[in-house]
Amino acid sequence: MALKLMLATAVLGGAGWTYLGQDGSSRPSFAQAAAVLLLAQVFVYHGIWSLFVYPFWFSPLRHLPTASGGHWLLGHGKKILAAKPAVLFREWALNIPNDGLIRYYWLLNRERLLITSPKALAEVLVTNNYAFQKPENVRSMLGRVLGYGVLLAEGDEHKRQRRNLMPAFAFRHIKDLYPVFWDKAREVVQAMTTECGKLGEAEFEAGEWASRVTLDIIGVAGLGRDFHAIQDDNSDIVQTYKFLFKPRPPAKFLVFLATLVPTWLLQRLPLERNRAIDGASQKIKSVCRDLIREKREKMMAHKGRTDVDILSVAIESGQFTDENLVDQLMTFLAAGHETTSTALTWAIYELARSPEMQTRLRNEIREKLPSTDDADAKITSLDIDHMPYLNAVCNESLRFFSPVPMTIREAAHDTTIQGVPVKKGTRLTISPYAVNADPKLWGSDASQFNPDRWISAEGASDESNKRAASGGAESNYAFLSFLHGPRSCIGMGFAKGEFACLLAAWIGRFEFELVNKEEMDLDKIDIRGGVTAKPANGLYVKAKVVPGY
Ligand code: HEM
Repeated sequence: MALKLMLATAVLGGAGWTYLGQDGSSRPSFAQAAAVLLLAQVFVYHGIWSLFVYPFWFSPLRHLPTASGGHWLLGHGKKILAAKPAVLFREWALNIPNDGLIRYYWLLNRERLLITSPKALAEVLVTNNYAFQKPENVRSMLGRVLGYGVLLAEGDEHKRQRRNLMPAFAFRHIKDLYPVFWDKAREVVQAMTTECGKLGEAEFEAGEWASRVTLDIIGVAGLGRDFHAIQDDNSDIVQTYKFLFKPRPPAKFLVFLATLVPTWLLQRLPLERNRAIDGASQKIKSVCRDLIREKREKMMAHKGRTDVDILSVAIESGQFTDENLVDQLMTFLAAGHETTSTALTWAIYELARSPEMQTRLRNEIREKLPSTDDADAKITSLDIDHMPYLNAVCNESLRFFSPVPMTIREAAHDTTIQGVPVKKGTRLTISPYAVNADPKLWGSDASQFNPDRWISAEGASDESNKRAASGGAESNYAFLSFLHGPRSCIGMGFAKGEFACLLAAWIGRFEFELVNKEEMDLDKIDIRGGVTAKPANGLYVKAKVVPGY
């Protein structure tokens, strides 16, 4: 019926347009006029249907609990972009009664699902994992900076890449990296101490030092190259990542455009931002190519692998072409340094707010670990394992601040979640920031920073030890900072060891307080991010050397 009406309008309109149109060469033929009118109608009707009719009256998801207060055209997208990352997801998960799925509207009223319950998360992340993929436009946006490595591969290709990279992340290998983590932790502490000068105190932007040391660590432990970022803040690679990871408010117009225009076109628009990102990406690629060439030469000279870094393991597997290795290296460089540096920044923030926790942690560190002045001291993974409060503070920081606050997936084909039909192309939001603070999973103090939830009392039963190991949460899916399943963070063990060593070295040496006391109130901090969420204007702390260690 609708089609007949459209055809009739096109025919009549086309005839009228041709008849009434001006004489001469500019007058359209009847067929051209009818075609233009038909297309215009399709465009308008499709717009009306998908914006105002389908999501509200026909969508199979319309019976799900739905967030209220959406804009008539921009859905909840406008609010989401204006708010701190993932804050609305946490609010909705807390306040909208649901069985694991909450519906909301993205820009142009595109429906999205927020996944909230362990059961729904288990389906999306584990049992039906490959049915939910990273959307194509997200892949192309991230791919420029992160490379098309294991993080962005899908399906069988992802399985293959992950299988071949896994040996580099096996615990027996990660534990050998603790001395590297500790050496770099010592180096950064020495450099910060030097900045403190004779007075023994200085003001730092904590995130900057965190970023420099984690870049160096992924360089040495991941790729076998020391970037010397701690010593040289001006080096090309430091500056490149500084630009790429600078937290910025989302470019709202571009985000809106991305809902209408294919990403390949968006990325070719002559915008300053596009040029800068392409330039940065070329620089990183060229560093990665050099690294691969050097490493291959070294391995050929020694007739085999001499180092334990990730790159050596990947080359040894023989499963990656050089161009694919470039992508993997880009992935590890970015995914492996920005995330841990964000975790360290937030831990320092929280400890600066809580002097008692900071002192308690310092006491444990000074009792159990050698001073960072001791150049010969080595530490092992066991030394770190035997520090309950250090591990508790690290786990609680990762839970509470979740460096990656949200991620997104798209149904690759028609499927279901908890029996609810989900059509191909439907987008899902998974928010560690929301799930990690859900009182249904964590109890009534979910929204408080409490490291003790990760510690069991001395002589406690096996059952209570087990509970403390998961922070008191009963479900595996309560702690989502590294996700779960085949797409979980491959670098989790690496990150946890690195984070613990860095935090121990920093707190062992310095006492931190916030420069701006107003920031004691977390709500006063503007938080922004792309993949990770961190203080938009940096975290300025006063660091004082604590003598006697
Ligand atoms: C505190 C630090 C870290 C956090 C919170 C973190 C978090 C995450 C999360 C949430 C994902 C899943 C992203 C998604 O699928 O949407 C992920 C994936 C990944 N992470 Fe991490 N990460 C951290 C450190 C690291 C480190 C140190 C490395 C490398 C040495 C690393 C390498 C990766 C890779 C390669 C993936 C992709 C895995 C796959 O898709 O199979 N991450 N990470």
